Amino acid sequence: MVRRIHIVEDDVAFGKMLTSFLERKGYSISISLTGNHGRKSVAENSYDFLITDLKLPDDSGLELLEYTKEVSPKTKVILMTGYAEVDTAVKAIKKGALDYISKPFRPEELLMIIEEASKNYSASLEVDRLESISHPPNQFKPVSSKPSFIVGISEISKKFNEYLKLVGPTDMCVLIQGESGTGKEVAAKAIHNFSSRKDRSFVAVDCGAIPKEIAASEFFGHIKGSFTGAINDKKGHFEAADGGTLFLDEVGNLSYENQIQLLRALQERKIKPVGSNTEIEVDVRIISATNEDLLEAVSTKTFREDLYHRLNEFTVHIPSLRERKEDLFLFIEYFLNEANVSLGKEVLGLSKEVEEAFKNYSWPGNLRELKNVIKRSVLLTNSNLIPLDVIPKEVLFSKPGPGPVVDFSKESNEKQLIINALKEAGYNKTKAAKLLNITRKTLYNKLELYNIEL
Ligand SMILES: Nc1ncnc2c1ncn2[C@@H]1O[C@H](COP(=O)(O)OP(=O)(O)OP(=O)(O)O)[C@@H](O)[C@H]1O
Repeated sequence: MVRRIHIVEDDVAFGKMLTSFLERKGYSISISLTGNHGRKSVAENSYDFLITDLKLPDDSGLELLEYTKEVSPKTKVILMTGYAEVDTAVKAIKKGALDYISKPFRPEELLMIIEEASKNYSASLEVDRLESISHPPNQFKPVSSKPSFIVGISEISKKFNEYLKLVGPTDMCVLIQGESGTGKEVAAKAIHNFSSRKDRSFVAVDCGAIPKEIAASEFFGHIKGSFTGAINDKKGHFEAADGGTLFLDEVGNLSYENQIQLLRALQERKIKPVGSNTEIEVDVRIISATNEDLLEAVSTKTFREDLYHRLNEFTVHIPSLRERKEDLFLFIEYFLNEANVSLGKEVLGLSKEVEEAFKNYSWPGNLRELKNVIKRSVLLTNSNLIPLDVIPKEVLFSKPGPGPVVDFSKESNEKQLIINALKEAGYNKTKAAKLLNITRKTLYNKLELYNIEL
C-alpha cells in the first residue's frame, strides 16, 4: 500500500526537494505552504504522515500537531525544527509527535524515521488483525519489538533497578515518573517481567492519544451497534490485559470524565462494555506513567486526587540521562550495536570529538534522543568511527548540561518504598521488613532516619 504523506513547509524550494525525493522512494506526497491550508488538508484526508515545519507563517507546528491529533489521530506527525528549537520539539514529542528532525537535514534521515515508523505501523496492524481489530495502531504499542532492559552501572540506576525488582512481584499499582524518553515504558515492562503475571499480556496504552469521546470504548470495549461505527463487538484494553498488566502511559492526559470511569473500574475490578448491561470481572495490574507533576495537577483539580492515590501505591522516579551520565557509554554501546544490526552496518564507535560532544550535551530527550541520534549517525557514517559532521547541530553546540541533580534522591524513593511496604503489611513491621527484604533492625534504623512515625 502506498503511504500518503502531507508536507507543510513555507520554503517552496525545500518542500519541492523533499517531495521529489520521497516520491522517488514510492510515497504519495502532497504539500501545503501554510498552516491554514495544512489544517484543511489534514481534516479532509487521512494521511499516514504529516511532516510540518515548527514555524509556519500563519500557525505553529505545535498547534497543527494538536489539531491533527484531534481530527486524524492515526496520522503520525514529524516536526522539522531549527536547531535552537529543540526544547519545543521535545514538548512536541510529549504532545504525541512521532519524532522531530533538526534542519538542515539530509532527506535520507527523514526517510529513515518514516520507514522505521511504517515498520512499526505494519507490525501493529498485524497485531490488530490478530486481536480482531481491537486496538487502533497509534494507541496500542506491540511490545514484542521492545529491546531488552539495560540496568546501567551508576548508583542511581542500580537503586532504581532494585525498586523495580522489589515492587515487581507485588500486585501494587505503580506510578512511574520521569522525563520524556527516559524509559518509562521499558521500566513498566521490566516490572511486569518481575511479576507472576509475566506470561500473561502486557498491554500498553498511550492515554494522550485517545480522544476522550472514544476512551470508554477503548478501555472497556463495546458491543456491536452501541453507537454509529460500532460495527463489531470489541474488547477493550482491560479485557485484553486480563490476568496481566495494563500500562497507562501519559495518564495525566486523561479527561476528568475518563478519570472517573477508570477509578470506578479499579475500585470495582469490573467493567461494563459500552452498550452492554453485563459486567465483566477483570484481574488487571495497573502501572501508569507520567512526565508531568501529577500532584500539581491534583492541586489544580485537573487530576482526581482519589485516582492519584489509587494509581500511586508505589512511585518510581526514573532518572534522566543527565542524572546518570556514568551510564552514557553503556547506552551508546547498546544503541550503536542495535543500529548496526538494523541498518546492516559495522560502525565500531564514536570519534574522540563526538565522544566529547556527547558527554557535554544535556540530552533533553533522554534515551530516546540518544538512540535516534546514534541511529541517524550510524546511517550516515561510512568509516569505522562516527565523525563530527554527521552529528546534529544541537548536540555539537550545546552548553554543558547541569550536573547530576541531587533531587532524585535515593532517600526520597527509599522513604516512599518503606511507607508503601508498611501500608501493604498493615503496619506490621516484621511483615514490612520481609517485604523490603531487610532485617527488622534495619527497618527500625530507617524509620528513625526518615522520621517516619507510626
Ligand atoms: N533500560 C533500557 N534499556 C534499553 N533501552 C532502553 C532502556 N530504557 C529506554 N530504552 C529505549 O529508549 C527509548 C525510550 O524509552 P521509552 O519509550 O520506554 O521511554 P518513555 O519514558 O516511555 O517515553 P515517553 O515519555 O515519550 O512515553 C526506547 O526506544 C527504549 O527502547
